Amino acid sequence: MSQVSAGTTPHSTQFTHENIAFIGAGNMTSAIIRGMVKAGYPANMLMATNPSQEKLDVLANDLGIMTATDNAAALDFAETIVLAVKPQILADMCAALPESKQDKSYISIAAGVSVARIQEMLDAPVQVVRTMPNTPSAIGMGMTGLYAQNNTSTDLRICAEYCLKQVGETLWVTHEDDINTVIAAAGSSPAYLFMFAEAMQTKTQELGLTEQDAKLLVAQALAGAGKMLLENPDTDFATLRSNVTSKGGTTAAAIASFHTANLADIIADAMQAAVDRAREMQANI
Ligand SMILES: NC(=O)C1=CN([C@@H]2O[C@H](COP(=O)(O)OP(=O)(O)OC[C@H]3O[C@@H](n4cnc5c(N)ncnc54)[C@H](O)[C@@H]3O)[C@@H](O)[C@H]2O)C=CC1
Ligand SMILES: O=C(O)[C@@H]1CCC=N1
Repeated sequence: MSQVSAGTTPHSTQFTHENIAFIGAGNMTSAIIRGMVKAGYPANMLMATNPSQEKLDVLANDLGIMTATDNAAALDFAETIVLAVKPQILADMCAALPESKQDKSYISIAAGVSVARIQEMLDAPVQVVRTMPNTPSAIGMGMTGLYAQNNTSTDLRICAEYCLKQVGETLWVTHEDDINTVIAAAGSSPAYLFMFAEAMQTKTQELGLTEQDAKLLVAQALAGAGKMLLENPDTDFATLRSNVTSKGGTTAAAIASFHTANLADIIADAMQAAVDRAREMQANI
């Protein structure tokens, strides 16, 4: 067991590496595990389980983590289990786990599944930290919201926060419903920006540039803008925008077009749709 610093967590400055098993080896598990191993987490202390061998082979070959096609192996391997299957199959997956599931601690990344519902699925008042990460975790640029009930152990909080901090920033929220806001603002939002990028790429190509050049222009501009947002924490986003916008110039023309199309309302509606869907899932899963 190696002792490592957990950085500026609100709960502790120390975390002892422990075995952690991820059930479900899809996009998010891959993103988080890749980030963790890249950040130095011992690969042999991480396990992923999945029904299909293919995804496991990729993770094992690339990273050297432990893998299994049987979820029971996850419970044999670790005291802390990350629930990383699709919300709709979580109940069946939990029901099929052996009895030792009731003695484990859980970190859930599932959207729209409450702590109380997870406890119900596992048929025991298990400890759960509910989290909402995002795919940029794969490159260490993740953003994860975390929520735990008051009676959740400090150890589990530290563990969850430590893992997610290895792959980006973390933010604890006070109320469970705030996790749904995290979904709208950070869990789902990379997709909004990719959609913005797709539309910009398409128009750039229509204007005559090659696909490769269009992708470079758009990706570098978005990455640069994102970095400026992060590196100027005391500057309003609106000020950064206005710094690009010369009076009577080209950006002003583009921004006016966005205003005419009510872009802010379109974005607000989309984020509300994400929150509404999360709440709906929470009521039905
Ligand atoms: N994709 C995203 O950006 C984010 C997803 N999430 C949440 O993460 C969870 C996983 O999402 P993704 O990784 O995108 O999905 P995914 O579909 O890529 O991964 C799920 C994996 O679970 C496996 N699986 C299916 N049945 C299983 C079983 N019985 N036992 C073990 N594994 C099983 C599937 O084969 C698949 O590899 C979901 O609950 C989602 O709400 C959370 C934040 C962001
Ligand atoms: O689309 C979803 O439901 C998940 C949660 C956040 C990102 N992907």
